Amino acid sequence: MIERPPSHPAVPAPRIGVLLVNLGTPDAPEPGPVRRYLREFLSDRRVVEIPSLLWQPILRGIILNTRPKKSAHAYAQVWTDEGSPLAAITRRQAGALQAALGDDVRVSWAMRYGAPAIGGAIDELVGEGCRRILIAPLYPQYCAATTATVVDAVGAHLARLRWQPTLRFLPPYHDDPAYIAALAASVEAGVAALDFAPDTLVASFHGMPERTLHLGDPYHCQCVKSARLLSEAIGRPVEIAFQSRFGRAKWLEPATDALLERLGREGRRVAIFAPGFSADCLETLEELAIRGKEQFEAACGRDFAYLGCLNDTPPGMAMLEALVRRELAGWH
Ligand SMILES: C=CC1=C(C)c2cc3[nH]c(cc4nc(cc5[nH]c(cc1n2)c(C)c5CCC(=O)O)C(CCC(=O)O)=C4C)c(C)c3C=C
Ligand SMILES: [Fe+2]
Ligand SMILES: [Fe+2]
Repeated sequence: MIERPPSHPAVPAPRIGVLLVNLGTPDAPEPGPVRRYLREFLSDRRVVEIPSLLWQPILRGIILNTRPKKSAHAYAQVWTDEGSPLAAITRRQAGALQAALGDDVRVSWAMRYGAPAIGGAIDELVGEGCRRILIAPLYPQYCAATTATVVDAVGAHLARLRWQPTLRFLPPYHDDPAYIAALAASVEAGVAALDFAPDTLVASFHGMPERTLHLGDPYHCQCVKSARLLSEAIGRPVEIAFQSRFGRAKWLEPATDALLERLGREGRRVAIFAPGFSADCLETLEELAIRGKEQFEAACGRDFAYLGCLNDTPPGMAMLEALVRRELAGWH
């Protein structure tokens, strides 16, 4: 008799697993956990493309001694009873997708940095009998700093397995009709619920060093295309901007904060949203909804609204289900 290794399922019912992956977030809105999270995230050489010999002394000597306290304060302003918004929403998305897909599929979720880790989530799915796993990085626009790092982490984990599951990856969906339709429905409903009529819609994407565009990263072009398709779908102009600048290098422009100041000065009525984020997080709830509003109002702007991400809303879940089902169809 051949003994079954403990990591192999006792009941060989081959199932399909789906693993939703988002960026990652600290375990608590306190300097210690934020420091641990930032150390892992900012040590990824796809995120900060500066040679380690130069970057690690700056990271460990300066950034990890100053930023955690400031960032922890920002996290504390958006933290919920269920924890970090990014983790709480990703968990809810996984739950809703599980309910939509039924028992033949096992849906789980993980964070690229911090917890729950990708490796542990893959092991759990395999342990539940999933020999085929769809990895879904929840980034509509491809970027080496986000999408590619998920593939790196999955590959690094599989390098340690004897019996690897078979994988698929959800492609970037920046121009997918299901994504554009979900965004259009969400923005239109958000605008309709406001107590003022915005004359300017701003799509704010996470920024990247401009250099990455010249090096061939498709991120910038995919952001521009998403915004254009959304604008066509809702039949009105959408201004594009890039937020969350980090460090001294030149980042993609226009910068969201500078744009909001100008729109405030011009007395525009603004609704801003973040189509590149599949879940609300620090960068949307604190940077846009709180600080963006302050910047706009400091420039004498009056009417400002932040419209939430797709999250686990009905249009957001309809989109995720459609994208995932299309990939799974290749396995049936
Ligand atoms: C060089 C630094 C950074 C790059 C490049 C970068 C790219 C990038 N990030 C996201 C999505 C998210 N980033 C988030 C937080 C965050 N991002 C950076 C830096 C870079 N991001 C930092 C230092 C932080 C932490 C918070 C802070 O200290 O300001 C988050 C939110 C996480 C959360 O816990 O809520 C997301 C999501 C994308 C999509 C992207 C490139 C396209
Ligand atoms: Fe970021
Ligand atoms: Fe930020």
